[in-house]
Amino acid sequence: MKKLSSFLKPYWLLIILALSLMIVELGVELLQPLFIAKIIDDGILQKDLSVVIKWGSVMVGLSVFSFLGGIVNSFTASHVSQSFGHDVRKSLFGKIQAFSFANLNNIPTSSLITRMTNDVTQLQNTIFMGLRIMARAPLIVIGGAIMAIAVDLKLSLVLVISIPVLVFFLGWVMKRAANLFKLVQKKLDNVNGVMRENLIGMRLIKAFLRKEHEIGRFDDANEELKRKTVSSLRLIETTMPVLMLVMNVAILIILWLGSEFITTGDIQVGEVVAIVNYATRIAASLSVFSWLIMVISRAKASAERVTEIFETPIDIDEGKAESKSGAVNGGGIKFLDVSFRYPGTETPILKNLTFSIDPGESLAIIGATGSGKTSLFQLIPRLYEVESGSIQIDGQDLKDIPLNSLRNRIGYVPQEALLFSGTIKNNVAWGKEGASVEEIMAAAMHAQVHETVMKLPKQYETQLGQKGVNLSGGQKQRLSIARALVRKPKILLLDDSTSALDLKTESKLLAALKDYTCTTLIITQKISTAMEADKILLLESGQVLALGKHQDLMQTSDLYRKIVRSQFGEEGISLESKNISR
Ligand SMILES: Nc1ncnc2c1ncn2[C@@H]1O[C@H](COP(=O)(O)OP(=O)(O)OP(=O)(O)O)[C@@H](O)[C@H]1O
Repeated sequence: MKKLSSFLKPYWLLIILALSLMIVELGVELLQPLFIAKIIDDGILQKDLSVVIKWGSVMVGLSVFSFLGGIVNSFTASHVSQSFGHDVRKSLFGKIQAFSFANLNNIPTSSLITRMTNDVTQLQNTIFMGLRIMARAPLIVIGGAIMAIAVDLKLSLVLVISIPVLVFFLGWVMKRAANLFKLVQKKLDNVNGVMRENLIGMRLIKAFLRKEHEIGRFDDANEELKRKTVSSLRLIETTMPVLMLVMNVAILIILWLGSEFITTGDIQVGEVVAIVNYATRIAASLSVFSWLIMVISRAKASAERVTEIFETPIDIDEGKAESKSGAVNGGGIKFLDVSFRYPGTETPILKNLTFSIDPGESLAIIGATGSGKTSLFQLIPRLYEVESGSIQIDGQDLKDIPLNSLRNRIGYVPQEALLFSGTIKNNVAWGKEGASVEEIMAAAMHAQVHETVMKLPKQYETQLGQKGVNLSGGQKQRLSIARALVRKPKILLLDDSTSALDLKTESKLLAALKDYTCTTLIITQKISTAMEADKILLLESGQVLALGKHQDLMQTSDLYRKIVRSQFGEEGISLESKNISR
Protein backbone atom coordinates (compact mmCIF):
# COMPACT_ATOMS: atom_id res chain seq x y z
CA MET A 1 0.00 0.00 0.00
CA LYS A 2 2.90 2.31 0.79
CA LYS A 3 4.16 1.86 -2.72
CA LEU A 4 0.74 2.85 -4.12
CA SER A 5 0.47 6.00 -2.04
CA SER A 6 3.90 7.06 -3.34
CA PHE A 7 2.27 7.46 -6.77
CA LEU A 8 0.25 10.36 -5.35
CA LYS A 9 3.33 12.21 -4.09
CA PRO A 10 4.06 14.18 -7.29
CA TYR A 11 0.53 15.59 -7.16
CA TRP A 12 0.48 16.64 -3.50
CA LEU A 13 -0.07 20.34 -4.28
CA LEU A 14 -3.06 19.57 -6.50
CA ILE A 15 -4.41 17.17 -3.88
CA ILE A 16 -4.22 19.89 -1.23
CA LEU A 17 -5.95 22.31 -3.62
CA ALA A 18 -8.74 19.79 -4.36
CA LEU A 19 -9.24 18.95 -0.68
CA SER A 20 -9.25 22.64 0.32
CA LEU A 21 -11.89 23.42 -2.28
CA MET A 22 -13.93 20.48 -1.07
CA ILE A 23 -13.71 21.79 2.50
CA VAL A 24 -14.86 25.22 1.24
CA GLU A 25 -17.91 23.57 -0.37
CA LEU A 26 -18.53 21.65 2.79
CA GLY A 27 -18.13 24.69 5.04
CA VAL A 28 -20.73 26.54 2.99
CA GLU A 29 -23.08 23.59 3.26
CA LEU A 30 -22.65 23.36 7.02
CA LEU A 31 -23.20 27.11 7.53
CA GLN A 32 -26.50 27.11 5.67
CA PRO A 33 -28.63 25.78 8.63
CA LEU A 34 -27.16 28.51 10.88
CA PHE A 35 -28.22 31.19 8.39
CA ILE A 36 -31.66 29.59 8.13
CA ALA A 37 -31.94 29.63 11.96
CA LYS A 38 -30.97 33.33 11.97
CA ILE A 39 -33.51 34.12 9.22
CA ILE A 40 -36.30 32.32 11.20
CA ASP A 41 -35.46 33.55 14.71
CA ASP A 42 -34.28 37.15 13.97
CA GLY A 43 -36.05 37.80 10.66
CA ILE A 44 -39.36 35.93 10.18
CA LEU A 45 -40.39 35.63 13.87
CA GLN A 46 -39.33 39.28 14.55
CA LYS A 47 -40.93 40.40 11.22
CA ASP A 48 -37.63 42.10 10.21
CA LEU A 49 -37.28 41.94 6.40
CA SER A 50 -33.78 43.53 6.40
CA VAL A 51 -32.40 40.52 8.39
CA VAL A 52 -34.01 38.11 5.89
CA ILE A 53 -32.47 40.01 2.93
CA LYS A 54 -29.05 40.30 4.63
CA TRP A 55 -28.65 36.59 5.51
CA GLY A 56 -30.41 35.53 2.31
CA SER A 57 -27.82 37.47 0.24
CA VAL A 58 -24.95 35.94 2.26
CA MET A 59 -26.38 32.46 1.54
CA VAL A 60 -26.62 33.14 -2.23
CA GLY A 61 -23.11 34.69 -2.38
CA LEU A 62 -21.51 31.75 -0.57
CA SER A 63 -23.40 29.27 -2.75
CA VAL A 64 -21.97 30.86 -5.94
CA PHE A 65 -18.47 30.80 -4.42
CA SER A 66 -18.90 27.14 -3.44
CA PHE A 67 -20.18 26.31 -6.96
CA LEU A 68 -17.05 27.79 -8.59
CA GLY A 69 -14.86 25.93 -6.08
CA GLY A 70 -16.69 22.72 -7.02
CA ILE A 71 -15.81 23.17 -10.70
CA VAL A 72 -12.08 23.72 -10.02
CA ASN A 73 -12.15 20.78 -7.58
CA SER A 74 -13.61 18.57 -10.28
CA PHE A 75 -10.91 19.51 -12.84
CA THR A 76 -8.15 18.94 -10.30
CA ALA A 77 -9.58 15.59 -9.14
CA SER A 78 -9.75 14.31 -12.75
CA HIS A 79 -6.17 15.37 -13.45
CA VAL A 80 -4.77 13.76 -10.28
CA SER A 81 -6.72 10.49 -10.62
CA GLN A 82 -5.95 10.04 -14.33
CA SER A 83 -2.27 10.80 -13.80
CA PHE A 84 -2.18 8.34 -10.88
CA GLY A 85 -3.73 5.60 -13.05
CA HIS A 86 -1.29 6.34 -15.88
CA ASP A 87 1.75 6.21 -13.58
CA VAL A 88 0.65 3.00 -11.81
CA ARG A 89 -0.03 1.21 -15.12
CA LYS A 90 3.35 2.31 -16.47
CA SER A 91 5.16 1.12 -13.36
CA LEU A 92 3.24 -2.18 -13.28
CA PHE A 93 4.13 -2.81 -16.91
CA GLY A 94 7.81 -2.20 -16.14
CA LYS A 95 7.66 -4.55 -13.16
CA ILE A 96 5.96 -7.31 -15.16
CA GLN A 97 8.59 -6.92 -17.89
CA ALA A 98 11.23 -7.61 -15.24
CA PHE A 99 9.39 -10.74 -13.99
CA SER A 100 11.17 -14.04 -14.37
CA PHE A 101 9.27 -17.03 -15.72
CA ALA A 102 9.03 -18.35 -12.18
CA ASN A 103 7.29 -15.07 -11.22
CA LEU A 104 4.99 -15.33 -14.23
CA ASN A 105 4.07 -18.90 -13.34
CA ASN A 106 2.71 -17.66 -10.00
CA ILE A 107 0.27 -15.07 -11.36
CA PRO A 108 -1.79 -16.11 -14.41
CA THR A 109 -1.64 -13.84 -17.45
CA SER A 110 -5.37 -13.09 -17.29
CA SER A 111 -4.97 -11.93 -13.69
CA LEU A 112 -2.07 -9.67 -14.66
CA ILE A 113 -4.26 -8.12 -17.36
CA THR A 114 -7.19 -7.59 -14.94
CA ARG A 115 -4.87 -6.06 -12.37
CA MET A 116 -3.33 -3.67 -14.91
CA THR A 117 -6.71 -2.60 -16.29
CA ASN A 118 -9.77 -3.14 -14.08
CA ASP A 119 -7.98 -2.95 -10.70
CA VAL A 120 -6.09 0.21 -11.61
CA THR A 121 -9.33 1.75 -12.94
CA GLN A 122 -11.06 0.98 -9.63
CA LEU A 123 -8.24 2.78 -7.77
CA GLN A 124 -8.29 5.67 -10.21
CA ASN A 125 -12.06 6.14 -9.78
CA THR A 126 -11.74 5.93 -6.01
CA ILE A 127 -9.13 8.68 -6.00
CA PHE A 128 -11.36 10.85 -8.16
CA MET A 129 -14.30 10.27 -5.84
CA GLY A 130 -12.03 10.76 -2.82
CA LEU A 131 -10.95 14.19 -4.01
CA ARG A 132 -14.34 15.18 -5.36
CA ILE A 133 -17.01 13.91 -3.00
CA MET A 134 -15.94 10.93 -0.93
CA ALA A 135 -14.53 12.83 2.02
CA ARG A 136 -17.65 15.03 2.05
CA ALA A 137 -19.83 12.36 3.59
CA PRO A 138 -17.62 11.66 6.64
CA LEU A 139 -16.81 15.35 7.01
CA ILE A 140 -20.50 16.29 6.90
CA VAL A 141 -21.18 13.67 9.56
CA ILE A 142 -18.39 14.98 11.84
CA GLY A 143 -18.91 18.66 10.97
CA GLY A 144 -22.72 18.34 11.27
CA ALA A 145 -22.41 16.74 14.70
CA ILE A 146 -19.99 19.47 15.89
CA MET A 147 -22.27 22.24 14.59
CA ALA A 148 -25.32 20.64 16.20
CA ILE A 149 -23.47 20.41 19.53
CA ALA A 150 -22.50 24.09 19.15
CA VAL A 151 -26.18 24.96 18.71
CA ASP A 152 -27.39 22.89 21.68
CA LEU A 153 -25.48 20.10 23.44
CA LYS A 154 -28.47 18.55 25.27
CA LEU A 155 -30.53 18.05 22.13
CA SER A 156 -27.49 16.82 20.14
CA LEU A 157 -26.73 13.99 22.57
CA VAL A 158 -29.00 11.78 20.45
CA LEU A 159 -26.57 12.29 17.55
CA VAL A 160 -23.50 11.87 19.77
CA ILE A 161 -24.74 8.39 20.77
CA SER A 162 -26.14 7.11 17.46
CA ILE A 163 -23.28 8.18 15.13
CA PRO A 164 -20.44 6.14 16.77
CA VAL A 165 -22.69 3.03 16.81
CA LEU A 166 -23.29 3.43 13.08
CA VAL A 167 -19.60 4.09 12.34
CA PHE A 168 -18.67 0.86 14.13
CA PHE A 169 -21.29 -1.05 12.12
CA LEU A 170 -20.01 0.45 8.85
CA GLY A 171 -16.41 -0.49 9.68
CA TRP A 172 -17.48 -4.12 10.16
CA VAL A 173 -19.36 -4.17 6.84
CA MET A 174 -16.40 -2.60 5.02
CA LYS A 175 -13.96 -5.26 6.27
CA ARG A 176 -16.22 -8.09 5.17
CA ALA A 177 -16.99 -6.45 1.84
CA ALA A 178 -13.27 -5.97 1.00
CA ASN A 179 -12.72 -9.73 1.30
CA LEU A 180 -15.77 -10.45 -0.83
CA PHE A 181 -14.65 -8.02 -3.52
CA LYS A 182 -11.24 -9.66 -3.65
CA LEU A 183 -13.08 -12.84 -4.64
CA VAL A 184 -15.09 -10.88 -7.21
CA GLN A 185 -11.84 -9.67 -8.83
CA LYS A 186 -10.59 -13.27 -8.90
CA LYS A 187 -13.76 -14.33 -10.70
CA LEU A 188 -13.16 -11.48 -13.14
CA ASP A 189 -9.66 -12.93 -13.71
CA ASN A 190 -11.34 -16.23 -14.65
CA VAL A 191 -13.71 -14.57 -17.11
CA ASN A 192 -10.76 -12.78 -18.72
CA GLY A 193 -8.80 -16.05 -18.74
CA VAL A 194 -11.51 -17.96 -20.64
CA MET A 195 -11.95 -15.01 -22.98
CA ARG A 196 -8.22 -14.82 -23.67
CA GLU A 197 -7.87 -18.55 -24.35
CA ASN A 198 -10.84 -18.40 -26.70
CA LEU A 199 -9.51 -15.48 -28.70
CA ILE A 200 -6.10 -17.14 -29.01
CA GLY A 201 -7.55 -20.55 -29.91
CA MET A 202 -10.42 -19.40 -32.15
CA ARG A 203 -9.19 -21.39 -35.18
CA LEU A 204 -8.94 -24.56 -33.14
CA ILE A 205 -12.36 -24.03 -31.58
CA LYS A 206 -13.95 -23.62 -35.00
CA ALA A 207 -12.06 -26.56 -36.52
CA PHE A 208 -13.06 -28.86 -33.63
CA LEU A 209 -16.65 -27.52 -33.54
CA ARG A 210 -16.17 -26.73 -29.85
CA LYS A 211 -18.15 -23.47 -29.95
CA GLU A 212 -20.94 -24.75 -27.69
CA HIS A 213 -18.45 -26.21 -25.22
CA GLU A 214 -16.54 -22.93 -25.03
CA ILE A 215 -19.75 -20.90 -24.67
CA GLY A 216 -20.60 -23.19 -21.76
CA ARG A 217 -17.18 -22.63 -20.20
CA PHE A 218 -17.58 -18.87 -20.56
CA ASP A 219 -21.11 -19.00 -19.14
CA ASP A 220 -19.84 -20.85 -16.06
CA ALA A 221 -17.14 -18.28 -15.41
CA ASN A 222 -19.56 -15.43 -16.10
CA GLU A 223 -22.22 -16.94 -13.83
CA GLU A 224 -19.67 -17.32 -11.01
CA LEU A 225 -18.70 -13.67 -11.42
CA LYS A 226 -22.35 -12.60 -11.25
CA ARG A 227 -22.99 -14.80 -8.18
CA LYS A 228 -20.03 -13.42 -6.22
CA THR A 229 -20.78 -9.82 -7.22
CA VAL A 230 -24.44 -10.13 -6.22
CA SER A 231 -23.58 -11.64 -2.83
CA SER A 232 -21.05 -8.85 -2.17
CA LEU A 233 -23.56 -6.18 -3.16
CA ARG A 234 -26.25 -7.76 -1.01
CA LEU A 235 -24.14 -7.24 2.09
CA ILE A 236 -23.67 -3.60 1.17
CA GLU A 237 -27.34 -3.08 0.33
CA THR A 238 -28.35 -4.15 3.85
CA THR A 239 -26.39 -1.24 5.32
CA MET A 240 -28.67 1.45 3.85
CA PRO A 241 -31.93 0.41 5.63
CA VAL A 242 -30.05 -0.02 8.94
CA LEU A 243 -28.50 3.44 8.63
CA MET A 244 -31.76 5.11 7.66
CA LEU A 245 -33.71 3.40 10.43
CA VAL A 246 -31.28 4.53 13.15
CA MET A 247 -31.08 8.08 11.80
CA ASN A 248 -34.86 8.48 11.36
CA VAL A 249 -35.44 7.32 14.93
CA ALA A 250 -32.76 9.82 16.06
CA ILE A 251 -34.53 12.66 14.17
CA LEU A 252 -37.89 11.70 15.74
CA ILE A 253 -36.35 11.79 19.21
CA ILE A 254 -34.79 15.21 18.45
CA LEU A 255 -38.19 16.56 17.32
CA TRP A 256 -39.96 15.17 20.38
CA LEU A 257 -37.32 16.43 22.85
CA GLY A 258 -37.08 19.73 20.90
CA SER A 259 -40.81 20.43 21.30
CA GLU A 260 -40.47 19.72 25.07
CA PHE A 261 -37.51 22.14 25.38
CA ILE A 262 -39.33 24.87 23.40
CA THR A 263 -42.29 24.75 25.85
CA THR A 264 -39.92 24.99 28.82
CA GLY A 265 -38.13 27.88 27.05
CA ASP A 266 -34.76 26.07 27.02
CA ILE A 267 -34.35 26.39 23.23
CA GLN A 268 -35.63 28.51 20.33
CA VAL A 269 -37.62 27.19 17.33
CA GLY A 270 -34.83 28.18 14.88
CA GLU A 271 -32.28 26.18 16.90
CA VAL A 272 -34.45 23.04 16.81
CA VAL A 273 -34.88 23.53 13.04
CA ALA A 274 -31.06 23.89 12.69
CA ILE A 275 -30.35 20.68 14.66
CA VAL A 276 -33.00 18.74 12.69
CA ASN A 277 -31.44 20.17 9.53
CA TYR A 278 -27.99 18.92 10.61
CA ALA A 279 -29.45 15.52 11.52
CA THR A 280 -31.11 15.24 8.08
CA ARG A 281 -27.84 16.14 6.34
CA ILE A 282 -26.01 13.58 8.47
CA ALA A 283 -28.65 10.96 7.55
CA ALA A 284 -28.29 11.81 3.85
CA SER A 285 -24.50 11.53 4.11
CA LEU A 286 -24.77 8.24 5.94
CA SER A 287 -26.95 6.92 3.14
CA VAL A 288 -24.11 7.76 0.75
CA PHE A 289 -21.96 5.52 2.97
CA SER A 290 -23.41 2.30 1.60
CA TRP A 291 -22.21 3.36 -1.83
CA LEU A 292 -18.91 4.56 -0.34
CA ILE A 293 -18.40 1.22 1.34
CA MET A 294 -18.72 -0.49 -2.00
CA VAL A 295 -16.24 1.86 -3.67
CA ILE A 296 -13.72 1.71 -0.80
CA SER A 297 -13.99 -2.06 -0.30
CA ARG A 298 -13.47 -2.67 -4.02
CA ALA A 299 -10.55 -0.23 -4.05
CA LYS A 300 -9.04 -1.97 -1.01
CA ALA A 301 -9.25 -5.34 -2.75
CA SER A 302 -7.78 -3.86 -5.95
CA ALA A 303 -5.02 -2.07 -4.04
CA GLU A 304 -3.97 -5.38 -2.44
CA ARG A 305 -3.87 -7.11 -5.82
CA VAL A 306 -1.84 -4.32 -7.44
CA THR A 307 0.51 -4.10 -4.44
CA GLU A 308 1.11 -7.86 -4.67
CA ILE A 309 2.68 -7.31 -8.09
CA PHE A 310 4.85 -4.44 -6.86
CA GLU A 311 5.97 -6.50 -3.87
CA THR A 312 6.74 -9.69 -5.79
CA PRO A 313 10.50 -10.16 -5.51
CA ILE A 314 12.19 -10.76 -8.86
CA ASP A 315 14.02 -14.03 -8.32
CA ILE A 316 16.68 -13.49 -10.94
CA ASP A 317 19.12 -10.78 -9.90
CA GLU A 318 20.38 -8.57 -12.68
CA GLY A 319 23.93 -9.87 -12.46
CA LYS A 320 26.96 -8.04 -11.20
CA ALA A 321 26.71 -4.80 -13.12
CA GLU A 322 30.13 -3.74 -11.83
CA SER A 323 31.85 -6.87 -13.16
CA LYS A 324 34.34 -5.59 -15.76
CA SER A 325 34.94 -8.93 -17.37
CA GLY A 326 31.21 -9.62 -17.58
CA ALA A 327 30.80 -9.61 -21.33
CA VAL A 328 30.15 -12.29 -23.91
CA ASN A 329 32.98 -12.26 -26.47
CA GLY A 330 33.65 -15.61 -28.06
CA GLY A 331 30.49 -17.43 -27.02
CA GLY A 332 32.05 -20.64 -25.72
CA ILE A 333 29.61 -22.45 -23.41
CA LYS A 334 30.33 -24.92 -20.60
CA PHE A 335 27.71 -26.80 -18.58
CA LEU A 336 29.31 -28.07 -15.36
CA ASP A 337 27.26 -30.67 -13.50
CA VAL A 338 24.07 -28.66 -14.09
CA SER A 339 20.80 -29.81 -12.53
CA PHE A 340 17.49 -28.01 -12.79
CA ARG A 341 13.87 -28.28 -11.78
CA TYR A 342 11.05 -25.77 -12.39
CA PRO A 343 10.31 -23.60 -9.33
CA GLY A 344 7.63 -25.12 -7.15
CA THR A 345 7.89 -28.59 -8.72
CA GLU A 346 9.38 -31.84 -7.43
CA THR A 347 10.63 -33.55 -10.57
CA PRO A 348 14.19 -32.77 -11.66
CA ILE A 349 14.16 -31.93 -15.37
CA LEU A 350 17.92 -31.79 -16.04
CA LYS A 351 20.35 -33.99 -14.14
CA ASN A 352 24.09 -33.41 -13.80
CA LEU A 353 24.64 -32.14 -17.35
CA THR A 354 28.29 -31.66 -18.25
CA PHE A 355 29.38 -30.71 -21.74
CA SER A 356 31.05 -27.85 -23.57
CA ILE A 357 30.89 -26.07 -26.91
CA ASP A 358 33.82 -24.04 -28.24
CA PRO A 359 33.28 -20.52 -29.57
CA GLY A 360 31.83 -20.63 -33.09
CA GLU A 361 31.03 -24.35 -32.88
CA SER A 362 27.57 -25.75 -33.54
CA LEU A 363 25.81 -28.30 -31.36
CA ALA A 364 22.64 -30.14 -32.32
CA ILE A 365 20.50 -31.38 -29.44
CA ILE A 366 18.21 -34.29 -30.11
CA GLY A 367 16.08 -36.28 -27.73
CA ALA A 368 12.58 -37.53 -27.11
CA THR A 369 9.80 -35.07 -26.48
CA GLY A 370 9.88 -33.93 -22.86
CA SER A 371 13.54 -34.92 -22.41
CA GLY A 372 14.41 -31.35 -21.33
CA LYS A 373 15.79 -29.75 -24.52
CA THR A 374 13.83 -26.48 -24.25
CA SER A 375 14.51 -26.35 -20.52
CA LEU A 376 18.25 -26.59 -21.23
CA PHE A 377 17.97 -23.68 -23.70
CA GLN A 378 16.11 -21.51 -21.23
CA LEU A 379 18.97 -21.71 -18.75
CA ILE A 380 21.43 -20.03 -21.15
CA PRO A 381 19.74 -16.57 -21.28
CA ARG A 382 18.88 -17.13 -17.58
CA LEU A 383 15.14 -17.27 -18.15
CA TYR A 384 15.38 -19.77 -15.28
CA GLU A 385 18.19 -20.32 -12.77
CA VAL A 386 20.12 -23.57 -12.46
CA GLU A 387 19.44 -25.48 -9.26
CA SER A 388 22.99 -26.76 -8.85
CA GLY A 389 26.18 -26.79 -10.87
CA SER A 390 27.05 -23.87 -13.08
CA ILE A 391 26.98 -22.62 -16.65
CA GLN A 392 29.99 -20.71 -17.93
CA ILE A 393 30.22 -18.50 -20.97
CA ASP A 394 33.72 -17.59 -22.10
CA GLY A 395 34.98 -18.97 -18.80
CA GLN A 396 32.71 -16.79 -16.62
CA ASP A 397 29.82 -17.98 -14.52
CA LEU A 398 26.53 -16.79 -16.04
CA LYS A 399 25.68 -15.03 -12.77
CA ASP A 400 28.77 -12.84 -13.10
CA ILE A 401 27.65 -11.49 -16.44
CA PRO A 402 25.20 -8.59 -16.28
CA LEU A 403 21.88 -9.89 -17.54
CA ASN A 404 21.60 -7.20 -20.20
CA SER A 405 25.00 -7.87 -21.75
CA LEU A 406 24.31 -11.61 -21.65
CA ARG A 407 20.92 -11.41 -23.38
CA ASN A 408 22.20 -8.78 -25.80
CA ARG A 409 24.57 -11.33 -27.30
CA ILE A 410 22.04 -14.15 -27.57
CA GLY A 411 19.71 -14.72 -30.51
CA TYR A 412 16.88 -16.91 -29.26
CA VAL A 413 14.35 -18.44 -31.65
CA PRO A 414 11.68 -20.16 -29.53
CA GLN A 415 9.72 -23.23 -30.55
CA GLU A 416 6.60 -21.20 -31.26
CA ALA A 417 7.38 -18.49 -33.81
CA LEU A 418 5.77 -15.50 -32.16
CA LEU A 419 5.50 -12.33 -34.22
CA PHE A 420 3.92 -9.01 -33.32
CA SER A 421 1.33 -6.97 -35.17
CA GLY A 422 3.14 -4.40 -37.35
CA THR A 423 5.21 -4.46 -40.54
CA ILE A 424 7.61 -7.26 -41.49
CA LYS A 425 10.40 -4.70 -41.32
CA ASN A 426 9.52 -3.78 -37.75
CA ASN A 427 9.23 -7.42 -36.76
CA VAL A 428 12.77 -8.17 -37.94
CA ALA A 429 14.11 -4.89 -36.56
CA TRP A 430 12.55 -5.80 -33.19
CA GLY A 431 15.66 -7.96 -32.66
CA LYS A 432 18.00 -4.98 -32.71
CA GLU A 433 17.24 -1.43 -31.66
CA GLY A 434 17.83 0.89 -34.64
CA ALA A 435 18.67 -1.84 -37.17
CA SER A 436 19.29 -0.37 -40.63
CA VAL A 437 17.35 -1.50 -43.73
CA GLU A 438 20.54 -3.20 -45.01
CA GLU A 439 20.92 -5.14 -41.75
CA ILE A 440 17.26 -6.17 -41.84
CA MET A 441 17.55 -7.40 -45.43
CA ALA A 442 20.83 -9.22 -44.79
CA ALA A 443 19.26 -11.05 -41.84
CA ALA A 444 16.19 -11.92 -43.92
CA MET A 445 18.40 -13.21 -46.75
CA HIS A 446 20.36 -15.47 -44.41
CA ALA A 447 17.11 -16.67 -42.87
CA GLN A 448 15.95 -17.56 -46.42
CA VAL A 449 12.87 -15.34 -46.16
CA HIS A 450 13.96 -12.34 -48.26
CA GLU A 451 12.66 -13.75 -51.55
CA THR A 452 9.29 -14.59 -50.01
CA VAL A 453 9.00 -11.06 -48.58
CA MET A 454 9.91 -9.45 -51.92
CA LYS A 455 7.02 -11.31 -53.57
CA LEU A 456 4.49 -9.66 -51.22
CA PRO A 457 2.72 -6.57 -52.63
CA LYS A 458 4.13 -4.26 -49.97
CA GLN A 459 7.31 -6.28 -49.38
CA TYR A 460 8.98 -5.28 -46.07
CA GLU A 461 6.16 -2.83 -45.38
CA THR A 462 3.56 -5.64 -45.37
CA GLN A 463 1.44 -5.45 -42.23
CA LEU A 464 1.28 -8.61 -40.15
CA GLY A 465 -1.87 -9.43 -38.22
CA GLN A 466 -1.85 -10.36 -34.55
CA LYS A 467 0.89 -12.99 -33.94
CA GLY A 468 1.68 -12.94 -37.69
CA VAL A 469 -1.63 -14.62 -38.48
CA ASN A 470 -1.35 -13.90 -42.23
CA LEU A 471 1.86 -15.91 -42.71
CA SER A 472 2.50 -19.62 -43.10
CA GLY A 473 4.20 -21.58 -40.30
CA GLY A 474 7.48 -21.78 -42.26
CA GLN A 475 7.40 -18.06 -43.09
CA LYS A 476 6.85 -17.21 -39.44
CA GLN A 477 9.75 -19.47 -38.42
CA ARG A 478 12.11 -17.85 -40.93
CA LEU A 479 11.09 -14.33 -39.86
CA SER A 480 11.75 -15.26 -36.22
CA ILE A 481 15.19 -16.53 -37.27
CA ALA A 482 15.82 -13.26 -39.16
CA ARG A 483 14.83 -11.38 -36.00
CA ALA A 484 17.48 -13.30 -34.05
CA LEU A 485 20.14 -12.96 -36.77
CA VAL A 486 19.77 -9.18 -37.05
CA ARG A 487 21.28 -8.97 -33.55
CA LYS A 488 24.50 -10.56 -34.89
CA PRO A 489 24.45 -12.83 -31.87
CA LYS A 490 27.45 -14.52 -30.34
CA ILE A 491 25.20 -17.40 -29.27
CA LEU A 492 22.31 -18.54 -31.43
CA LEU A 493 19.63 -20.77 -29.91
CA LEU A 494 17.28 -22.41 -32.42
CA ASP A 495 14.54 -24.38 -30.67
CA ASP A 496 13.17 -26.69 -33.34
CA SER A 497 12.93 -23.54 -35.43
CA THR A 498 13.34 -25.19 -38.80
CA SER A 499 10.69 -27.87 -38.30
CA ALA A 500 8.28 -26.29 -40.82
CA LEU A 501 10.94 -25.81 -43.53
CA ASP A 502 11.41 -28.11 -46.51
CA LEU A 503 14.78 -29.90 -46.64
CA LYS A 504 16.20 -27.68 -49.41
CA THR A 505 15.37 -24.39 -47.65
CA GLU A 506 16.59 -25.78 -44.34
CA SER A 507 19.93 -26.85 -45.77
CA LYS A 508 20.38 -23.40 -47.43
CA LEU A 509 19.58 -21.77 -44.09
CA LEU A 510 22.05 -23.94 -42.18
CA ALA A 511 24.74 -23.14 -44.77
CA ALA A 512 23.99 -19.40 -44.47
CA LEU A 513 24.32 -19.58 -40.68
CA LYS A 514 27.98 -20.51 -41.16
CA ASP A 515 28.58 -16.85 -42.18
CA TYR A 516 27.76 -15.84 -38.63
CA THR A 517 30.66 -16.27 -36.25
CA CYS A 518 28.48 -17.48 -33.45
CA THR A 519 28.12 -20.53 -31.29
CA THR A 520 24.95 -22.25 -32.48
CA LEU A 521 22.77 -24.62 -30.50
CA ILE A 522 20.01 -26.20 -32.50
CA ILE A 523 17.26 -28.40 -31.13
CA THR A 524 15.96 -30.67 -33.84
CA GLN A 525 14.11 -33.88 -34.42
CA LYS A 526 15.74 -34.39 -37.84
CA ILE A 527 18.97 -36.37 -38.10
CA SER A 528 19.67 -34.65 -41.44
CA THR A 529 19.76 -31.31 -39.59
CA ALA A 530 21.77 -32.68 -36.67
CA MET A 531 24.40 -34.09 -39.04
CA GLU A 532 25.19 -30.52 -40.21
CA ALA A 533 26.36 -29.60 -36.70
CA ASP A 534 29.92 -30.01 -35.36
CA LYS A 535 28.64 -32.10 -32.45
CA ILE A 536 25.44 -33.86 -31.51
CA LEU A 537 24.13 -34.17 -27.95
CA LEU A 538 21.60 -36.91 -27.30
CA LEU A 539 19.45 -36.04 -24.32
CA GLU A 540 17.41 -38.67 -22.52
CA SER A 541 15.27 -37.89 -19.45
CA GLY A 542 17.33 -34.80 -18.68
CA GLN A 543 20.69 -36.59 -18.92
CA VAL A 544 23.44 -36.62 -21.54
CA LEU A 545 23.19 -40.04 -23.12
CA ALA A 546 25.76 -39.47 -25.86
CA LEU A 547 27.85 -36.62 -27.20
CA GLY A 548 30.03 -36.49 -30.29
CA LYS A 549 30.06 -36.39 -34.05
CA HIS A 550 27.45 -38.26 -36.07
CA GLN A 551 29.89 -41.04 -36.96
CA ASP A 552 30.94 -41.45 -33.30
CA LEU A 553 27.35 -41.71 -32.13
CA MET A 554 26.57 -44.24 -34.85
CA GLN A 555 29.22 -46.43 -33.27
CA THR A 556 28.62 -45.75 -29.59
CA SER A 557 24.88 -45.18 -29.11
CA ASP A 558 22.17 -47.76 -29.70
CA LEU A 559 19.46 -45.17 -29.24
CA TYR A 560 21.05 -42.84 -31.79
CA ARG A 561 21.28 -45.70 -34.30
CA LYS A 562 17.61 -46.46 -33.64
CA ILE A 563 16.65 -42.85 -34.35
CA VAL A 564 18.71 -42.86 -37.56
CA ARG A 565 17.07 -46.15 -38.59
CA SER A 566 13.61 -44.71 -37.92
CA GLN A 567 14.36 -41.74 -40.16
CA PHE A 568 16.54 -43.25 -42.89
CA GLY A 569 15.60 -46.96 -42.75
CA GLU A 570 18.02 -49.90 -42.89
CA GLU A 571 19.48 -48.60 -46.16
CA GLY A 572 20.47 -45.37 -44.53
CA ILE A 573 22.23 -47.28 -41.75
CA SER A 574 24.24 -49.45 -44.09
CA LEU A 575 25.18 -46.43 -46.20
CA GLU A 576 26.36 -44.74 -43.04
CA SER A 577 28.37 -47.81 -42.02
CA LYS A 578 30.10 -47.86 -45.40
CA ASN A 579 30.91 -44.14 -45.07
CA ILE A 580 32.42 -44.76 -41.65
CA SER A 581 34.50 -47.76 -42.69
CA ARG A 582 35.86 -45.76 -45.66
N1 LIG B 1 7.00 -24.14 -16.93
C1 LIG B 1 7.09 -25.42 -16.55
N2 LIG B 1 6.78 -25.79 -15.30
C2 LIG B 1 6.88 -27.06 -14.90
N3 LIG B 1 7.29 -28.08 -15.69
C3 LIG B 1 7.60 -27.79 -16.96
C4 LIG B 1 7.52 -26.45 -17.47
N4 LIG B 1 7.88 -26.46 -18.75
C5 LIG B 1 8.20 -27.74 -19.05
N5 LIG B 1 8.03 -28.54 -17.98
C6 LIG B 1 8.31 -29.98 -17.91
O1 LIG B 1 9.70 -30.17 -18.18
C7 LIG B 1 9.90 -31.33 -18.93
C8 LIG B 1 10.82 -31.02 -20.11
O2 LIG B 1 10.17 -30.09 -20.94
P1 LIG B 1 10.92 -29.45 -22.19
O3 LIG B 1 10.00 -28.47 -22.80
O4 LIG B 1 12.25 -28.96 -21.77
O5 LIG B 1 11.08 -30.73 -23.11
P2 LIG B 1 11.55 -30.83 -24.61
O6 LIG B 1 12.59 -31.88 -24.67
O7 LIG B 1 11.93 -29.48 -25.15
O8 LIG B 1 10.21 -31.33 -25.30
P3 LIG B 1 9.66 -31.07 -26.79
O9 LIG B 1 10.58 -31.77 -27.72
O10 LIG B 1 8.32 -31.70 -26.75
O11 LIG B 1 9.63 -29.62 -26.98
C9 LIG B 1 8.54 -31.85 -19.35
O12 LIG B 1 8.26 -32.98 -18.57
C10 LIG B 1 7.58 -30.72 -19.00
O13 LIG B 1 6.37 -31.23 -18.52
